[in-house]
Amino acid sequence: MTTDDPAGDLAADEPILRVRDITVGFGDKLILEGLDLDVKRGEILGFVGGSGTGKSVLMRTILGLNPRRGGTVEVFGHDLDAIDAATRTGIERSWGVLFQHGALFSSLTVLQNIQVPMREHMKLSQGLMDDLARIKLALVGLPPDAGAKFPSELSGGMIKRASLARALALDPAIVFLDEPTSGLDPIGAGEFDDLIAKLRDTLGLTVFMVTHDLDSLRSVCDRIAVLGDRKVLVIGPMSTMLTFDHPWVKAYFRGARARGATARGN
Ligand SMILES: Nc1ncnc2c1ncn2[C@@H]1O[C@H](COP(=O)(O)OP(=O)(O)OP(=O)(O)O)[C@@H](O)[C@H]1O
Repeated sequence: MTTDDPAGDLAADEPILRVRDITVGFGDKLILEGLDLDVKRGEILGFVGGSGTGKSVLMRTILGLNPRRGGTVEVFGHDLDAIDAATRTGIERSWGVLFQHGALFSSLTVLQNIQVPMREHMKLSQGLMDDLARIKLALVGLPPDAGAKFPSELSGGMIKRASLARALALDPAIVFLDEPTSGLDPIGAGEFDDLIAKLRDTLGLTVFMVTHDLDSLRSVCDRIAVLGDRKVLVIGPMSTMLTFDHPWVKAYFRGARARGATARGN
């Protein structure tokens, strides 16, 4: 694996992330069972499902933060169970994560937060890290003076952007976003969606996005995967969701809220 482009060894049509037969449980409660999922290079995949179905659990399992009882996770063509520590570190450098509530360190400024992954994975001078962090700040549309602020001094939308800047700190090939627009007003959410689409288009990012936001699913996601009954019920573009015959999928994509989103012009 090259460090410059960890996905470089993959054929263009091979999934950048391949999850097979994943089973995860806590105690006697099974959350995921025999789940398969592919994420294609350069796509924005929206991952939806009812509350508590296991969307965050799957994301954390892919990242190796939850134990699994079975199945395999391949990232950039590498089975995570069959790689040495150096390859694992290379892969971890190539994914960025935005956790559900931002998860910035409250005692660090925004610039210092963005530099946390740089300190962990690279040996750079403080001056260079400052320059790089300022570039990430601009990339996510935050003003330069936001860099010296602490998380408690930021609005919800700014926290999301700062968290995204930190997720982008190491120029990842894929980012995992857990409900990035939750808590934002519709305008802020729309602007964040536009930012994600712009980053995908300009940086060639692959995006795995857990979301409940129908507007996001309609406006930026190339494909949508629906989690239900402990596995992926259906995966495809919005047109597939609109014709899929399953009670939850029908209620979600063709119910009253969906019709409201359509009426708003999305
Ligand atoms: N570490 C854990 N130990 C025990 N149970 C857990 C753990 N992590 C998650 N769970 C349980 O797994 C289930 C799925 O949780 P998860 O957070 O993945 O749901 P979700 O689909 O992301 O929900 P939401 O949309 O509400 O955020 C829940 O019942 C949760 O309580």
